[in-house]
Amino acid sequence: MHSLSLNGEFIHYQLDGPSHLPLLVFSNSLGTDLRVWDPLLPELKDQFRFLRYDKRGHGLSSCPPAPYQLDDHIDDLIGLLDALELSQVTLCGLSVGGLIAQGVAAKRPQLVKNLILCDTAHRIGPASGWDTRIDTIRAHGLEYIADAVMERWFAASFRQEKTAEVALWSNMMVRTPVEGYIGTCAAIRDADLTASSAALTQPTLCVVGDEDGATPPDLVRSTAELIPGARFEILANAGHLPCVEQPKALAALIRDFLAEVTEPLSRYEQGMQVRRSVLGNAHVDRAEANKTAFDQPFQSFITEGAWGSVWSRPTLSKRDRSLITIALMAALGHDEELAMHIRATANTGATLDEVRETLLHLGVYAGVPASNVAIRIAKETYTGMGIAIDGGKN
Ligand SMILES: O=C(O)CC1=CCC(=O)O1
Repeated sequence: MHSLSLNGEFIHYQLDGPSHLPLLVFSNSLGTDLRVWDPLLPELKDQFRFLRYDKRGHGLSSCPPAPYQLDDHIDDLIGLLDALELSQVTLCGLSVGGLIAQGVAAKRPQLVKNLILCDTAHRIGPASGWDTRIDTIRAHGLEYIADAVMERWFAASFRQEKTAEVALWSNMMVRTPVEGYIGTCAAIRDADLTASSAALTQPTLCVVGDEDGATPPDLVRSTAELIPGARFEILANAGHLPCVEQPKALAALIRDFLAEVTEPLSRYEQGMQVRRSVLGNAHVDRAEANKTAFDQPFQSFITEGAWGSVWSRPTLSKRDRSLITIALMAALGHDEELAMHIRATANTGATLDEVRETLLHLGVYAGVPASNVAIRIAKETYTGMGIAIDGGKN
């Protein structure tokens, strides 16, 4: 678990995925913590790494007394990005997280390369509604409003079919500290980003669920019309949390949008990305540091040819290519490369049992001596990696 002391509060955050991949930063909605992105992340994990955090008054972050200003939340996220030395990120905000995202993009434009605004607006009113909600929670607690909130969060069919899951999300909401929840209600009530969001320069995608009862499609459309050049999309069969209800469809929109606004990678850049994802940063950094004019053309050739062309192709997964490569290195007696590709299984997902079967298979087609040497090298390599070789099935 990681936290940073920012603006006098501890902010809990989580960074997932290999560092060579482009970064998506997420900011959560009212009454949710960073787990709200759990259903979405597996859909995007091959293309991105992720920074998630709990805003003040939510999740594991500290909870100062209410009320908060939107600027408190904005400054927390700016502090987090600065402390982690991150800039030019793609920032994805959900509901009040989308207000925070717009605020960060306006206040520190260099930090934000692209904006993804889910079920949010430049102003989420009316103020009287937030005052009523604050008074109701002060009088009766969060449980009292839970059913009404679930109706805004989730489409009718989801509520009917996924009763157990809805109960868990409701638990997350009602377990939010009351001070954190109403502190953030006050921040939403007082926020009006009309002027600053009209001046945003980042490519922006605005997404909304067709059954969103908190920030309905027309409201989100008005924000998309305000932000210069913003793209607007409606997701079918989703309420206020499409990352929970429609993670595949939302991931597809995010991928399409980022592909549209991102310069395509050169063959070399693509190769470097895949090479790092398979062999690991430490290995590639070492190879780069040892590179001289003598082997520079060869390094470019393998980066572009092997990694940027063949390993980058679809159809076979990295795990498939990993096992094929291990079989070939073993059959051809390339011991050093065999050990390197066994170490790479930590990144490709090929398991010890699968490598063992591959080397057994090798004995039939390449001969027992090749298999025998390869099994010895595999045992030495796994031991060097700190992996217990006796843990596999018999
Ligand atoms: O709780 C709701 O009604 C939904 C919501 C409004 C702002 C936010 O972040 O969530």
